[in-house]
Amino acid sequence: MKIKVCGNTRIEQLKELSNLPIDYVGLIFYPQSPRCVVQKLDPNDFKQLKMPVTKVGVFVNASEEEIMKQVEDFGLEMVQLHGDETVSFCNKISDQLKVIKAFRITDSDANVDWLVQEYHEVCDYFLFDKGSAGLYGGTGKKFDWDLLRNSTIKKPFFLSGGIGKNDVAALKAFHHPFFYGVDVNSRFEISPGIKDLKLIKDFAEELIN
Ligand SMILES: O=C(O)c1ccccc1N[C@@H]1O[C@H](COP(=O)(O)O)[C@@H](O)[C@H]1O
Repeated sequence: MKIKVCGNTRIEQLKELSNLPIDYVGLIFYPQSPRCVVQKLDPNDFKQLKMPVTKVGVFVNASEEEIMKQVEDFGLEMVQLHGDETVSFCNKISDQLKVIKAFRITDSDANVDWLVQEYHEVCDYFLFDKGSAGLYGGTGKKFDWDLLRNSTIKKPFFLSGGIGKNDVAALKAFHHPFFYGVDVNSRFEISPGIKDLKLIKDFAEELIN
């Protein structure tokens, strides 16, 4: 199972994350997020950081120009589109680099297949997060994973939304042919953007062993 650690803002912490058994690190470029990395992290420091993990930028309804500028400045290898991006917008971005399309699931989303069906051809991964009024992500809350169990999704996907240290057993018990990884964020923080590295290490080791 792949592990993505999102919402990083400190170069020292990113260096330390390189030594943990994780696969992706995420930086958030959404100005309204308390984890927004702009002006907190020097783009060059991050770009020059050699890491054995994939560097992901998280955007919410940003323009193509804005995304590609940050991709260049920060040396991002992949983007996570976490807003209301259309199929054609995802297609345009995925012509240039790998895309994770995030879907925010609410209790009324009984048919997840319907929600994602048009996006299968225009991204590389799906990510499922909890939908919450007025917030695009980082809610610290879970959605009902049962909504995915019988879905016919055919794209590798990340589970996300409120995943914390006590969820290892539930994650190991969750099965779907395209379940690819987990994305963790606010449940592993000391404060927004400042990660608890010991908590992440213990979680990652328990999850992969
Ligand atoms: O973390 C944020 O502030 C954020 C803001 C806007 C879009 C996405 C954001 N984070 C993403 O939210 C999910 C779940 O986070 P949590 O575990 O519930 O805190 C995760 O995919 C982050 O990439």
